[in-house]
Amino acid sequence: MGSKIEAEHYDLLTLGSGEAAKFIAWTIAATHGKRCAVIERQWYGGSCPNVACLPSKNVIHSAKVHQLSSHGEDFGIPQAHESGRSAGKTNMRAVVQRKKDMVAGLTAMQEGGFKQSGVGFIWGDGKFVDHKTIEVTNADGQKRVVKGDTIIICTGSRAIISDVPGLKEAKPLTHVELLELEELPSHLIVLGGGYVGLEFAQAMRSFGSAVTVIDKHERVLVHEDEDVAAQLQEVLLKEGVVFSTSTSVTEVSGTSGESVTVRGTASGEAFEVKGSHLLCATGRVPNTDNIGLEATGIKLTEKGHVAVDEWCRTSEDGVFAVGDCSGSPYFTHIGYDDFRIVNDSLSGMSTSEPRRSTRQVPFTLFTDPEVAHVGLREHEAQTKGIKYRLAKIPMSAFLRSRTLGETDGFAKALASAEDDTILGFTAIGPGVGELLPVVQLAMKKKLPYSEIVDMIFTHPTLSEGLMFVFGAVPPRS
Ligand SMILES: Cc1cc2nc3c(=O)[nH]c(=O)nc-3n(C[C@H](O)[C@H](O)[C@H](O)COP(=O)(O)OP(=O)(O)OC[C@H]3O[C@@H](n4cnc5c(N)ncnc54)[C@H](O)[C@@H]3O)c2cc1C
Ligand SMILES: NC(=O)c1ccc[n+]([C@@H]2O[C@H](COP(=O)([O-])OP(=O)(O)OC[C@H]3O[C@@H](n4cnc5c(N)ncnc54)[C@H](O)[C@@H]3O)[C@@H](O)[C@H]2O)c1
Repeated sequence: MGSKIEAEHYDLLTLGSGEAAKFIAWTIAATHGKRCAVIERQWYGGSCPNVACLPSKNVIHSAKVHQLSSHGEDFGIPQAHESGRSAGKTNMRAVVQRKKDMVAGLTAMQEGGFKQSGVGFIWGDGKFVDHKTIEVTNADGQKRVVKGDTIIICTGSRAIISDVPGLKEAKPLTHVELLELEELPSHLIVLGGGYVGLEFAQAMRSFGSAVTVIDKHERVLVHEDEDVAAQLQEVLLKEGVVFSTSTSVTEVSGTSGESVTVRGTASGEAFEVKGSHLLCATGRVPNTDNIGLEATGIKLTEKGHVAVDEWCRTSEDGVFAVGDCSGSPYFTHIGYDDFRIVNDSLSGMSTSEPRRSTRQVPFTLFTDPEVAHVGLREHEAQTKGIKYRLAKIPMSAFLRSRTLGETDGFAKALASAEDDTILGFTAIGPGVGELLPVVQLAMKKKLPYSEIVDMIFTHPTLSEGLMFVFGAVPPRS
């Protein structure tokens, strides 16, 4: 080992304090009385409460409130300004402050979790220098070396900023900087029509920015069924978001925050758009390149994730990897499930049963309307040759959507052609993320879809509509 500093010993160490890591450390300290610590360079409790899920949803809610208030005349409320979207009128400072207040509360909550559990918090940048040995450099450049009998790697991922000429020099925003922006972009160009791109595109449009979304694929949300992506794109188009799909960006000039121009080709034709700000939302890379893995026997996959098995175990005994850096689907709730897997393993409950590859991966895209999904998508069933029965009903059949005046969207369910189990479910509509657990439970327990049809739902809740969509599944032939 290169370092001459004597290593401090822990029973369990985590590199990164994200979702899975903090729950593993808290639980192992509390239930097994072990000496545990997390190493973290930036944020108490990882990115979700600080710069990702929760702050973005806080800002998205502010955008919804802003949008509803700009339509106050629909509710008989006199408007101080012209109706419709009020470019330049949103007080972004207040929006950011509201978000900061929430984050401060969450930080206090995380700090409390560490204090209560007795888990040590080691601030600094961690790097493996030997097997199960990590050197931590703090902000003042001071180093300490720590060793763990068990190590959990949970270093997360970061936004990709590709090598397109001029892109890095343009100092584009990522979600991290966008969430701190106290000025309203006059024209935000969003590179990437995926989760991050669409959630922020709609929010910023609601605040009053002109927004252009650029995607290299022929449509946004390329992994979703075509009807789902088309429905959401239609809503956003109506709200004034401009799309340029099938677009290959070849050059960026200028500086985000001042003036920025993106050039390339769109469906083979020359393309150019000029805006005030540029957001990069073209996917994420795992933070595994600068953590000294070469000093260990820990292997990476081709995509740069830490290679793990069904129980989050790496190629080195006693070292686990969890969350985004391990290639688990990039969602906080999946990070939480990685915690459960490792906790079971550390509690001696590991079996030969697969865990990571067999779990449900539900998700909600927090646009307005939301997109919620679990299980098999229709196009996946078709590609895999899986026979299914389809039920699809408009969101307007969910009577709750009528009371909200938000009837855009639909719900569709895939039932097996062989038996009455549910293969998949997707909905696009107001708050449809809340519909998932009922369907998930039925799927997990392999219940026939008729169990949902036969339930008594309160009226008029959105979940009442589940009765109608599953009631529309055609009978088996
Ligand atoms: C804008 C945005 C919105 C999102 N919204 C949602 C959502 O609504 N729902 C959802 O489920 N998912 C959402 N996600 C995805 C979700 O945020 C991630 O999947 C999740 O946070 C990943 O957790 P993690 O523990 O793997 O990594 P992280 O939470 O990123 O934790 C990794 C931690 O490791 C630290 N670290 C890294 N390297 C080192 C090192 N060398 N030394 C010390 N510390 C280190 C980092 O500082 C970080 O705190 C969103 C993502 C983004 C970008
Ligand atoms: N609500 C949620 O749960 C939520 C919200 C935000 C993020 N996330 C997670 O974070 C992950 C990352 O989100 P993301 O939006 O950064 O990635 P993404 O993979 O969801 O979308 C990236 C988009 O960028 C496009 N793209 C890629 N390279 C491009 C290029 N050079 N030019 C133009 N377009 C390009 C892709 O076609 C794709 O549509 C998601 O996959 C998701 O797991 C979840």
